[in-house]
Amino acid sequence: MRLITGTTEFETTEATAISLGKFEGLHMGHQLLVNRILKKKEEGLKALIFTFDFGERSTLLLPEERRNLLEKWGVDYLIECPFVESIAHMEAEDFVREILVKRLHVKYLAVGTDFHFGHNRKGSYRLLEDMQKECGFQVEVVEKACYDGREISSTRIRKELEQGHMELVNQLLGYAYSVTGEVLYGHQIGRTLGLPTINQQPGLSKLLPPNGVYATKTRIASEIFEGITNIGYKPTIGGETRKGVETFLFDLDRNLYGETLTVSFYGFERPERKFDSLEALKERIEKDVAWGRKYFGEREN
Ligand SMILES: Cc1cc2nc3c(=O)[nH]c(=O)nc-3n(C[C@H](O)[C@H](O)[C@H](O)COP(=O)(O)O)c2cc1C
Ligand SMILES: Nc1ncnc2c1ncn2[C@@H]1O[C@H](COP(=O)(O)OP(=O)(O)O)[C@@H](O)[C@H]1O
Repeated sequence: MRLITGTTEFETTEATAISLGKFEGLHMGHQLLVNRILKKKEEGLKALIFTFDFGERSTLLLPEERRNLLEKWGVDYLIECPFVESIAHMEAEDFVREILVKRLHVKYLAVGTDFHFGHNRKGSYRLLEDMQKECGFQVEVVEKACYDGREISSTRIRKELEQGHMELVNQLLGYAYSVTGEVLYGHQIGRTLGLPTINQQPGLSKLLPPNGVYATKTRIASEIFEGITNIGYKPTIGGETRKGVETFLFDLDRNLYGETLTVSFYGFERPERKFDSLEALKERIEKDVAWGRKYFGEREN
């Protein structure tokens, strides 16, 4: 995938199938759009995602994660266009002619029903429909994807994430909510409790579910390991100023320091608490382990 970021000077040499939008979370609804443009690769078009970079400070996906997913799905170009005045103030029609047609050679556009663009957000799918013949592209308007009778949106997903409803979050996303980070050194108390734990700190703008214990799967190279993860500040030990993600893998004994691993969240068990002693904490974590094994055992996934 070709990534074009941090510049408004972009163009393609090939004809393209484009989808535009914020794509916050790349959820099931977004995936309908992405799939439309990927389908057009069969007709020789390059699949291009055009998104504005607003420098968001709390996101479901970090820029790096979004890039990785789009690349994995087969997108050819990702444009992360800085939201600067020269672009933000373009009239919608000019944006279509100057950018989509002249610079990106658009032949096919997939947009959602609520997509708006251009100065004062005046452009909508209707304008694109009106211009398609003259400009030589085809527009497809894609209805919002629904789950349980309600539209899927990043706002809905954020609300569910805030409540730790990971099963639902994962259904709405169409993939498991994950955190990626290097394995850091902790206090090295874990191993003395017989529970070595991977310590990670995701990027500061990554949204996390509530502090507490979750059933998780961790990818190490091409293998997946089940485990349980605590999100929080380890109040029993104290002294942590930054929220951490800490995982015990059920069936592994391996030095993982320095590796970059991805932990995916499934079920929520309990909130993080302060225990009176390390012994009490250890007893509780042993129960957490039993809960985690049962969680995956019952689901066979
Ligand atoms: C499944 C799990 C649950 C945890 N729950 C809590 C908790 O409720 N309260 C707390 O203070 N620490 C909790 N911890 C963090 C422990 O304090 C920490 O793993 C242990 O002290 C080892 O820390 P270290 O990796 O820095 O050596 C939990 C850790 C795990 C893996
Ligand atoms: N089953 C396991 N789950 C998690 N980490 C493991 C496991 N087996 C070995 N390790 C290793 O042990 C380290 C954690 O040991 P721990 O005593 O908790 O130290 P730290 O406080 O530095 O995290 C991990 O970073 C990893 O390299």
